[in-house]
Amino acid sequence: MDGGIRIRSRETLSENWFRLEKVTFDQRRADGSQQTLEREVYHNGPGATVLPLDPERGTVLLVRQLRIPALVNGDGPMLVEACAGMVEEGDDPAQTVRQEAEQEMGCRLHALRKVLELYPSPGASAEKLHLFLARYTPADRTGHGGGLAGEGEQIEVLEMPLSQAWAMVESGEIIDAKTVILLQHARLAQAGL
Ligand SMILES: Nc1nc2c(ncn2[C@@H]2O[C@H](COP(=O)(O)OP(=O)(O)O[C@H]3O[C@H](CO)[C@@H](O)[C@H](O)[C@@H]3O)[C@@H](O)[C@H]2O)c(=O)[nH]1
Ligand SMILES: [Mg+2]
Repeated sequence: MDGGIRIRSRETLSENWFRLEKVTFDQRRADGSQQTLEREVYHNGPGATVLPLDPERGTVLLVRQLRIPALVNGDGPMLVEACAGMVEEGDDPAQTVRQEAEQEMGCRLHALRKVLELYPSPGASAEKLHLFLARYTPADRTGHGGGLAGEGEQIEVLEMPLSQAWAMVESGEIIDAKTVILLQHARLAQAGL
């Protein structure tokens, strides 16, 4: 028993792009009774994301891309987000965001700084997300970005003042959690908090 929990079995229900697992476990309740429960876990992670900020001009870089989960929910199909990518096995999240920033935004990063690690959706997803802030200047924008066409990516790069990005959060145009959190962090950092 680990914290009153004992795993009975773990079964893979589906393994196509990501793996969906069913975990059956015993839970000991506060009153000493025991119950057997099942929970499904989607292994769509880990991931890493970065918000590059140019402190001289007060601008940030974001990406706009197709997100089918938002589409099937009746939002989207395009979401404005911080650049992000899956951390491949054996990779370091900092290395992942440097690669993704080149691939998706054509941008080199400086002063990369980890701000948080979090679970965006712990009730259903095992994804752990590593969040970074970074600095860039116009001279660091050496490529077009766009992502990997062979994998279907068509990523548009957006540069705007941090104040405008925050206005898009308030208007509901930016609805991606990691992006809202990073923009809030950037605002706090700008305010010296
Ligand atoms: N064939 C196939 N390809 C997929 C599928 N799901 C994603 N892909 C492709 O896999 C690639 C993933 O690109 P990344 O840049 O590595 O990841 P991401 O989609 O930006 O995801 C990041 O952000 C997500 C949302 O916040 C995070 O959930 C994720 O962990 C990661 O950080 C993209 O080319 C995408 O089209 C799928 O079900 N089938
Ligand atoms: Mg990506």
